[in-house]
Amino acid sequence: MMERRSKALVLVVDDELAARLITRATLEEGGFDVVEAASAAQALALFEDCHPDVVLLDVMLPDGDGVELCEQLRGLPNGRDVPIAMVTGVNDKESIQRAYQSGATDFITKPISWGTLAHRTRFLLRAHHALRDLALSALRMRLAASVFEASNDAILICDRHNRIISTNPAFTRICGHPAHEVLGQDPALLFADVGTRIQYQTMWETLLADNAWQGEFTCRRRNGDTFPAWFSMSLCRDAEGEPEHYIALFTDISLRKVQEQRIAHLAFHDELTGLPNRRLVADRLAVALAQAKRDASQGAVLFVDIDRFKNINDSLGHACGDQLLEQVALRLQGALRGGDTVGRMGGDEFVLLCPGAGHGAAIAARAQAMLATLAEPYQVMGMRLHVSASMGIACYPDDGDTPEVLVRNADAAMYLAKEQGRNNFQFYAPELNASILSRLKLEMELRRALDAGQFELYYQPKLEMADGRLNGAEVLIRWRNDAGQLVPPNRFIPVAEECGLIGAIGDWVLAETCRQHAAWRAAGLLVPVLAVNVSARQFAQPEFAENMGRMLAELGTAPAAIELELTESMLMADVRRTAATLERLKELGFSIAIDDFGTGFSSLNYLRHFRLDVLKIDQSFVRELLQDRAALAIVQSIIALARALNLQTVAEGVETEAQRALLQEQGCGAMQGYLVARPLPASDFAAWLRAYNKGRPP
Ligand SMILES: Nc1nc2c(ncn2[C@@H]2O[C@@H]3COP(=O)(O)O[C@H]4[C@@H](O)[C@H](n5cnc6c(=O)[nH]c(N)nc65)O[C@@H]4COP(=O)(O)O[C@H]3[C@H]2O)c(=O)[nH]1
Repeated sequence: MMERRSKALVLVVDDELAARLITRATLEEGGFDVVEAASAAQALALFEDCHPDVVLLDVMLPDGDGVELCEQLRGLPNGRDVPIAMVTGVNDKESIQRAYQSGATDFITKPISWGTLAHRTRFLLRAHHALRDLALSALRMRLAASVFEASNDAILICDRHNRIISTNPAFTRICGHPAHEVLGQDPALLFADVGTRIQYQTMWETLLADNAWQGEFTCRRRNGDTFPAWFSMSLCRDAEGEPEHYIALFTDISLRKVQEQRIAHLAFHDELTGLPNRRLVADRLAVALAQAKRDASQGAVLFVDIDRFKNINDSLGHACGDQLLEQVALRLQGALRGGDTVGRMGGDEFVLLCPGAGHGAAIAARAQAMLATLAEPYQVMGMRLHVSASMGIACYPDDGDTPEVLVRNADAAMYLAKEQGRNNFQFYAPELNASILSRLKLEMELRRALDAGQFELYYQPKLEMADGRLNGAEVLIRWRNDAGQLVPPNRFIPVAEECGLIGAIGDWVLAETCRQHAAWRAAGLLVPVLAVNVSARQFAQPEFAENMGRMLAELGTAPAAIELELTESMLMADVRRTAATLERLKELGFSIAIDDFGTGFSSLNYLRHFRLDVLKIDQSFVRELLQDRAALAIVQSIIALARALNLQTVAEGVETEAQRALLQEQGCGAMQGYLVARPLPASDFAAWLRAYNKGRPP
């Protein structure tokens, strides 16, 4: 970068010393700095060194022609823009002609008028600067014009009297008006409705106060259509500060508005059916509750759930399920009365909100009619589907005074309707207390869990006390519920037993255990005997032993690979049958353990007649072992009993080294518990096994 000079620098090129001296003196006197060159070569070198602001160049040079030098200077990177004046003889027309052709800016004739030389040079410089500024502003104008022309936003310029003086192509594209139609007009012709008048006035006030305004107007196109537009207005003032031009930039925001509306709609509506969603239902319910409070009226919330919807989804596909839901939504909408709302809560659940629904009998009649409508056959993807629904009803204000409580209670009543055999409605009753409801709900979820593959198996190793050999592993079920939480078996096995699901769950556990066993074996792992828990209801099946044998044969697993854990109470229910079943199981090759031994009421006498292999000492005794002498005494007698009956003993829930040492001292055969390992998911158990088999129990 060149430093800014305080004086302009003139390069004087002349071979005559006297001429150079006078020129220098004259120019310095006139306020210039001067550098001199006596030849073309010197001039070129100096030019590149000093970057002069003006060059005065004599046509005749000893080592060449001044015109050629001019051409050479113009070819240099910083030589294109420097004013060059050729000094020629007064009649040397040919030189003047050549000088202009070579790019000279001006010429000065000899004899030089010394009195005006400095002025002439200054003028040359000023003219040159003016030309440069002009070129620059022309460039800016061209850029501005192309922005104006190419802009996607409409641009409208008005004069100080607010008459349109210019529009761009985007204006015509957006509004449909050719420029000539609107020139001289008031831009108010664009604004569509009367409602915008106040806004129009506010816009003017702001524009005049702040010189700028932004906002939305509804505009009208030439064909009469209206559209929302976003405006950015600015006001340009003249030197006196008076308004000179108004500039409006605007763009059609119809699309953006549609998208905004769609987003707003989606926030409160279900995308599939277009019905209000959970949030909007809660909102409407809050309004209805407030209204009911004011006029002491009663209303109802009906919770509707399609029966066995999951089967339809799974067997016929989601597209089919979606179409069914759309039709259900239509039927529910058809059943509405003025002021009612129907919303979709998600999945196959709908809620009807009926303010002022009246007394119980009236609601019941409506519910019945609705169920009948929903049970009419559906035509979905060329199929005729028969579907029913279950409905729970909560009335307000009696059954709740907040949207959450009412919906929850209607939902609970719906579970009762499912429990009552589906395709019916039930009213919420306070007797449906929390524990019954949560049990009903658990049962429903449990039914779904099996189909949804939400069960997982964990494996907990058992070790021999004496030498730490691997004695086996217990298979323990876990349920990963909809919320992704692991539910322990004590929470759901009793419910599964009561509702009869335990059979299917037990079959799944056995099949999954066998599948995993085979997979581990195929992967080269040494798998110990896997102990599977059997529930009372499974064991009570008439053909339990035969069924187990058949299932294992089908699954391709040898019964010797499986131990069955039964509880004392199961065995004692029907002693004769138990003896026969155990006999058959042993014949088939299973080994048998009694789980939680010591907690039931075994008749020790009968125990003798049962074919058993293992007594598992319940973890409650192990826990108390070190503190409670009675617990120690029970453990001692279980071990003695086992020894007398020739059974192995496995202590459950061994957590500490002290417990282990005492149990070993008492002669307990094996142990299971956190001291060895916690129950592990299949992959972790495989890793544990690998490490164990390498002789490094982790
Ligand atoms: N505090 C403590 N606990 C320990 C320790 N070591 C193991 N446990 C836990 O003790 C329970 C032992 O299983 P269980 O007596 O057969 O008792 C089992 C069994 O009766 C039943 N169960 C588990 N899986 C199945 C299954 O597949 N079918 C059936 N029918 N019942 C199952 O659920 C019961 C509970 O199982 P889990 O919750 O897995 O609880 C397991 C296990 O996680 C320890 O050192 N300290």
